[in-house]
Amino acid sequence: MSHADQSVNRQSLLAAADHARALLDAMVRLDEDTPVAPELAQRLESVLELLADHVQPVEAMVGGRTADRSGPRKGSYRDRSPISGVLNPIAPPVTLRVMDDHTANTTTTLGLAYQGPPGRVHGGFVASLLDHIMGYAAGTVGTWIFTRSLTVDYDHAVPLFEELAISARVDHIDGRKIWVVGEIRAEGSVVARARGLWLPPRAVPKGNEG
Ligand SMILES: CCCCCCCCCC(=O)SCCNC(=O)CCNC(=O)[C@H](O)C(C)(C)COP(=O)(O)OP(=O)(O)OC[C@H]1O[C@@H](n2cnc3c(N)ncnc32)[C@H](O)[C@@H]1OP(=O)(O)O
Repeated sequence: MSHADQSVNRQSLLAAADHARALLDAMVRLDEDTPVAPELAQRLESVLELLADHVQPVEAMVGGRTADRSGPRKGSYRDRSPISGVLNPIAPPVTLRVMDDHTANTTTTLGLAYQGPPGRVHGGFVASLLDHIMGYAAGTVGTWIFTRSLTVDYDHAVPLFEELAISARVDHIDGRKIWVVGEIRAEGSVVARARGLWLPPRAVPKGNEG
């Protein structure tokens, strides 16, 4: 495929991911008596039939950069992230900024697909957002790092439909241990805070030695 065709294809994939996000939003807002339910199920089944011969094998998507797989994985690992992957429809629209000063930040606005208590973001998703942005801040210190511990304080409701500013910074490093703090602000006020520990594995995960 030429560069120009690749670029057009990527734009189509990004548009498809956005449509899938809009679909998730519509699904959680559907009235259970909706008359379009049978047609909706049929149309989605045909979309899945269209994709069946084109999805990459699971083995190509797990493991690391050089993991055994039948062919090269096409596309970036980061694009598939459930929190910030532009091609993963369960990821909200998020643009990550990772800075040289061991900080990371982003803004996002969440809709009903992320609702916990009425009008508020689900607490598990609040933790996921913090884990992810804090993980990127920790990642500025070492390439491979895992969350070892994460403590979240839910100070106030994290609102749906309002812009959330999520930020994280490396607080201190103690040997292998990378301690990170993070927070979420809505309308300038802190609504959730977190502190956590990130660690590199003792050995580089299989498939990522190169
Ligand atoms: C650039 C890429 C950015 C990517 C961002 C995406 C972020 C995504 C984040 C994730 O989703 S990570 C997935 C969820 N996490 C995991 O799956 C990790 C599972 N745990 C492990 O694999 C291992 O525990 C781990 C590799 C993290 C560490 O194993 P180790 O055997 O090297 O360490 P150990 O568990 O014994 O703990 C190391 C030290 O931390 C200490 N420690 C652990 N928990 C602690 C705690 N809560 N408070 C204080 N210290 C703590 C522990 O006592 C010990 O201290 P010492 O070394 O001084 O003895």
